[in-house]
Amino acid sequence: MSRLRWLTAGESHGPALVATLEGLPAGVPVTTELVADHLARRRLGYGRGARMKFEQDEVTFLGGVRHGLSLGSPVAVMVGNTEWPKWEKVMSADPVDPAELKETGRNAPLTRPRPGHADLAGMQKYGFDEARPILERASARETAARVALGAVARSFLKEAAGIEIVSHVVELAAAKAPYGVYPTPADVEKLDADPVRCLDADASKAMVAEIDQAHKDGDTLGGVVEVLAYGVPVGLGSHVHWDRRLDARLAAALMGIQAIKGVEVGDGFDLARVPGSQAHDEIVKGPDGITRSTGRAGGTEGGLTTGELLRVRAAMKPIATVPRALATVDVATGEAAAAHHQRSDVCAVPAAGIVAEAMVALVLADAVVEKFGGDSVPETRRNVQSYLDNLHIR
Ligand SMILES: Cc1cc2nc3c(=O)[nH]c(=O)nc-3n(C[C@H](O)[C@H](O)[C@H](O)COP(=O)(O)O)c2cc1C
Ligand SMILES: C=C(O[C@@H]1CC(C(=O)O)=C[C@@H](OP(=O)(O)O)[C@H]1O)C(=O)O
Repeated sequence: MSRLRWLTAGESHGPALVATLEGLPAGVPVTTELVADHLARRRLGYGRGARMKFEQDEVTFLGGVRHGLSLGSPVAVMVGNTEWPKWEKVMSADPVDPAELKETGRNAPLTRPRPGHADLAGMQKYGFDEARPILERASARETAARVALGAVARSFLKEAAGIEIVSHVVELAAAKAPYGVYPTPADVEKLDADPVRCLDADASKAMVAEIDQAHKDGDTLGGVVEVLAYGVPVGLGSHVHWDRRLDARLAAALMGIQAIKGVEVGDGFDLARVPGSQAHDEIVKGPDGITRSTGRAGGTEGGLTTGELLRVRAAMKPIATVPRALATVDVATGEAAAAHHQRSDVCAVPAAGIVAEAMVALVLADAVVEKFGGDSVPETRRNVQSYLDNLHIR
């Protein structure tokens, strides 16, 4: 079963997020700069709120890495919130004098829960009278910790198995990129330079226009991201049990991202609308051995990777903090009210794509360690190579 374990902790306006990754082989190239680069990619994207501009992610490794290489011990990384001094009282771990709290101007209890966020159900479940203790952890600020670990996981994947991960935005509200165009690792620089991380220039313009309009309307938007993994060997995951199926593991990991409400593997829901003769990837003899004529399945069959391009999509709902505030009930008075609102993202679909890359990287790294083992990168690499060299059907 799974061999990599990982956890995150920390609140949106707390001092820092922390993340640990256990089970990573030794010898994975990891630096503060590598993690910071991926965190910077997550902050980008047209439609993000002001917080992304004035806050920085401060990366510190606390364990598991020495002189640029993983040690085989648990990796612990901290992502500091540079805004912490402003929130020190509001988010203090220790009790705070109410007078001092009042001075911050951030002491008003948030009693008007936002539809679409975790506010109301969280308050009901955890016994709080206001939303702050819930929204702090529900916030997608936490995804910075996942992206930090994802940066480590993808370095392992590349070194040990030659796997590379790319994502792009394929839909944003009504704007759509042409179907079936798959960016490769060579396109990443271009994608990262695009305001919405879309490869198609016309679609990108239409997406930006959608965001501008939503901004003017006091509204928010969602969209769809696609993640592609190149170089994935045949045989990760397994058909033998539901929780070993790689498609299930990918779906859970993607659905676990804040605001993701739908996941597709390959052509996903479209496959339900066509007959079998048009739904599957026929097996053909190519110049380099057995291959497929199409990539509809997205690189998995029976919960196992097929060795073809791995392709998954995730649908993000519009941001819950709608400036034109939605109807709610003030839980302090029981009266109808407008949901609380503070500056927030209009659209975070490009950022969600970077988070989705991280989640796919963590699932694949787990599956690689599970299948190939190895306590060091050279050992895992040898195991991968030997397995591929000895495949009896090719
Ligand atoms: C990168 C990213 C940024 C987000 N930014 C915001 C935001 O600024 N405001 C907001 O209300 N929700 C934002 N969300 C979504 C909420 O975190 C999410 O809707 C909330 O935690 C409730 O969870 P659920 O939508 O999965 O049910 C963001 C999500 C992601 C992935
Ligand atoms: C801080 C990040 O995203 C935040 C995610 C988020 C939410 O509700 O999910 C709400 C916003 O924060 P605030 O509540 O301070 O307005 C976003 O800025 C981040 O991605 O680093």
